[in-house]
Amino acid sequence: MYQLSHPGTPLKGHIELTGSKSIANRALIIRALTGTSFPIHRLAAADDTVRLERLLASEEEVLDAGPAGTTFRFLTGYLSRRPGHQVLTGSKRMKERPIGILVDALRQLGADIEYTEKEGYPPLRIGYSELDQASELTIAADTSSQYISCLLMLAPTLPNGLRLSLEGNIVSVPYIKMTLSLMAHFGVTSSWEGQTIVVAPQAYQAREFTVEADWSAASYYYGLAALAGEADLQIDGLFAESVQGDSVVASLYERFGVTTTYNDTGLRITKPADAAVPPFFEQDFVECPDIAQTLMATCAGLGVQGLYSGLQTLFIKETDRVKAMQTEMGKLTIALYKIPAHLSGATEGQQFFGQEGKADFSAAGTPTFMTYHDHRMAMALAPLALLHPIRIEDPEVVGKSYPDFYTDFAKLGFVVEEV
Ligand SMILES: O=C(O)C1=C[C@@H](OP(=O)(O)O)[C@@H](O)[C@H](O)C1
Ligand SMILES: C=C(OP(=O)(O)O)C(=O)O
Repeated sequence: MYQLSHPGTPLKGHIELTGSKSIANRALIIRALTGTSFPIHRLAAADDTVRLERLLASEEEVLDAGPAGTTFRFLTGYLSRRPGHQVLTGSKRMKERPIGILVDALRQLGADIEYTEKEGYPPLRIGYSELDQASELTIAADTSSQYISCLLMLAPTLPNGLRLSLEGNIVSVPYIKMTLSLMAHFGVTSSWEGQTIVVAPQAYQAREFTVEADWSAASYYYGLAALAGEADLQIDGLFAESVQGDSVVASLYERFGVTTTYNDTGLRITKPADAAVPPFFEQDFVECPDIAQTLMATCAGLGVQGLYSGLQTLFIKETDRVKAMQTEMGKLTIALYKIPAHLSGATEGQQFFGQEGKADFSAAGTPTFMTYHDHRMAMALAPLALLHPIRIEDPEVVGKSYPDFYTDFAKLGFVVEEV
């Protein structure tokens, strides 16, 4: 367990931010599909990326994707076209994260995939197939965009390309755009009209590639700035024209008086001492699910009332993130609750959550936060250490996306102790 505290000095510092695992994992899959080896610069240090790189090169009979969602989902498609049979498995939680929508779609293309334990869930036994049984598919788009990204990356290599119709409310749209944008970097064109994406058969071009720094990871520095009396942070590696939907975090934090200025090496996050705290924060997270916990923790620290929607994918991520935040923020007397549809006016498929309270550290002593095998539980709650010492159980969980997280926090004056 780690204890995090801060001496209360002004929040200033300089961080060289870690790379995006989402971008890195797409670049690795596309490189594997080209069958060549071009350089990928600043490949993310994230465990999920290291794991994907290792598994892509492995001929072992059983491949273990651990807790890595993109790694598992992207490999499900990739292995369907790789000669031989392999079993793709994952962590205990991965075996609870649904995969049926993707498996059904791949089977319609002709894939040889069997469930080795529970129908609809990992592990999978995957054999080689031409994937030439269909060139048009309809897929439910309301559960995870990763299924769609997996199919799109394969699409140009299929004998007849792919016409993919997305059904229902599309979640995590920026991640689908990220996939198409990386495919375009490697010379593959596509069109997206209404709910249909079309990719003709074509060859990926091997091209050098550099991975952007991770905007989801940047959210924790925005969270810090919002909680600080005054902040001035330089975060290197980020730029405004990003393929990452989580870059929206810069504009979300403007509502908390946090300003972003882009410069030659990245950006500067500042907050003046007299910034006003908003009374209320309303946000739909359907396009940026990974930063929802960060904003919840910020609102908790500042005592800002929250009204959230678009949290429907959080229930099937590394943990049930809404439940986990309810429990952990509850230790500071924060209430996070579902608002009944007749009170919120939610339409079909919509669900609103309310948040109330200001983090109260008087009852809990030094609160200990559980992380539930979810890197984002540790990282989203960590900024609260600016207000009061906190403890984080199973702190190494951050390795999934940001192994240097605590080293970087220490650069900003945080004291990180093993207790
Ligand atoms: O494609 C990606 O890189 C990701 C898509 C999102 O998942 P869902 O589409 O399942 O919401 C996101 O939460 C995840 O961290 C990374
Ligand atoms: C949900 C996440 O990852 P994945 O789905 O790839 O496991 C995440 O990093 O927040």
